[in-house]
Amino acid sequence: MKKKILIKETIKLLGTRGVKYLIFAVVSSIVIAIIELSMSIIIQLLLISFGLLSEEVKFLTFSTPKISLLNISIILIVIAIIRFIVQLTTTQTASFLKEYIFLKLRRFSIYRILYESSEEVKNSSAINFKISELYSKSSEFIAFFTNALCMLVQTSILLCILYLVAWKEAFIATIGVALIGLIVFKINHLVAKNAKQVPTQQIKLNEGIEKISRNFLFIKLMKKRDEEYNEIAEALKEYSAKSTSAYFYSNLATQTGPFLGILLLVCIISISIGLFHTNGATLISFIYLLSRFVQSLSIFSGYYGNANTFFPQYKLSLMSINSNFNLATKESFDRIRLNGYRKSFKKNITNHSLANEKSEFQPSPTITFTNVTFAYPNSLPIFENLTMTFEKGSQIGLIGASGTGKSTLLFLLTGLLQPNSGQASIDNMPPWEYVSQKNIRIGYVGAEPYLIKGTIKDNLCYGVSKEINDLEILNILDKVSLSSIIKEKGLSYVIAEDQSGLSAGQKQRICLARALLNEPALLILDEATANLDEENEYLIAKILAEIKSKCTTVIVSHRAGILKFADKIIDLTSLKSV
Ligand SMILES: Nc1ncnc2c1ncn2[C@@H]1O[C@H](COP(=O)(O)OP(=O)(O)OP(=O)(O)O)[C@@H](O)[C@H]1O
Repeated sequence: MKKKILIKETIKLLGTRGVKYLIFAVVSSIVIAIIELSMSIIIQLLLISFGLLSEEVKFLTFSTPKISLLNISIILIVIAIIRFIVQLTTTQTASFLKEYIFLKLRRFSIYRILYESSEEVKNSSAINFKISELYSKSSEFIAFFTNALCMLVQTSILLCILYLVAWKEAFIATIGVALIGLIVFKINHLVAKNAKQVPTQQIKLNEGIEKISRNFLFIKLMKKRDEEYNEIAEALKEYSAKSTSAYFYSNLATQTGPFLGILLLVCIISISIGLFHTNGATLISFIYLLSRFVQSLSIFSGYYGNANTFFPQYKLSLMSINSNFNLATKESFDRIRLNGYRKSFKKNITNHSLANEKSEFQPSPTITFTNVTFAYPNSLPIFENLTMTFEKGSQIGLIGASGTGKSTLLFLLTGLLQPNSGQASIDNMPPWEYVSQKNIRIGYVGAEPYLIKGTIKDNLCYGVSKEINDLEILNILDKVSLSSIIKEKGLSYVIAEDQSGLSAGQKQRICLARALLNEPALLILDEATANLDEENEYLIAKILAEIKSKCTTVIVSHRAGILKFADKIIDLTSLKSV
């Protein structure tokens, strides 16, 4: 990523509010540098009031006046209060920016899953990787970056002040600091080299964990546990080793600064006394400022090293940001203060523009594919110049051998995938636009029953955007042969989080009942009757036949029963209607 793009994307990530806070922190650090200057003057005032300096002392071009110890104490207290406020502001702003960016990035992640139609965002391992690794470390980067920037500004101003106080000594200090900086920079290069490896290992780890948790039984039965364990353990070891190395070099860089700084201080004092014969009072102020300068420099190099450690994750995060970022992280949603949240999150959700609205009857749509060609990246095309129409109110069956593209066709039909060429449309709209319409009711039942934690009634009403009463619910449950279970358990039976207590077929029928209750204009069934016996499957086929004219139905199935009343069956193996 080029520097210019990096800066542009960083500003986009921070937003107006973030940039304002960053400027706020930088201004605070300028104040801290000025406070250091006043402290060096105070030291001279103290020396005069203790009688340790009898000669008339000049600081910069001003004569240093004699001030009573009481007045000096008052000035010191005032300076301490200002310093306390400004220092707290700087560090808290960095912490705030860290949390603010973490909030924005995580919100963006969730937004992408729910509102974007790309296949990439449906990969749970990739999403977990982003939230737990990329975004958390990116926000750490922001905190270290803010602190480093503040320290850099503070250090630069201190250097300018050093030149004002004693330019010859300051010049030697500059050369020394440049040499120290070069050494620290080299060490930081090693930080970056090691840190770059960390996200790669984390990806391996996430993928490995997802694989074993999904296929636990298979792995156990195949006696592959040792192999899988070793593979993940290796990724873990590499992750820790690279992280530890990055931290080591970062700490080394932090400690190298002050160590070499003290050596530099000794050199400057010797040269100043032996060669420049600088006035004692000026030298004391200079030494105080130089020690503050070296301390700031070492803190800066520490922050810089840590920022370097997290930079690879930050860069990857920036690359994941797209044009929807501002929409997903709207400023109005993010009113958090330096010390906490201002608005409740719940309110934001209900304000969201894509919330469901109650709506009345909608006409069933016509679906068209015009010269659609689609291939997954680096693969042969699955469809080439596919042209077909699913008439409104018709019932279409999609069959075909495994891997012939049934799911892919459904993804194209719902806008989850885009054709490489040609056009898919629903009622002359791009599919994603059609399915995103607030007032269009769509039914979808997949092979895996989607149930929420709640009662059977909650589940039946989930996503249903028309008014329904208990009578309608009982009627539809009767149609899908679920009356007996409702008699036994009741509509308020709570489905557990692990969905235990219901058979696979019962769960699938609840999902079918939910889809039918919504009176959809478009109904998509993807292997939705896989767990039903023939008798129940026939019952569902009959219900689907009844709603034909009101609803365009697309059914993907390996089973003939559910397709009994279909108007057209498309065999993707040969892509010919049968
Ligand atoms: N994300 C992907 N990247 C690359 N190739 C893919 C991807 N998803 C599917 N494929 C390939 O595209 C082809 C069609 O897959 P698809 O899942 O659409 O088939 P299907 O007919 O639904 O299969 P099944 O009946 O087994 O579910 C297959 O050869 C598959 O290997």
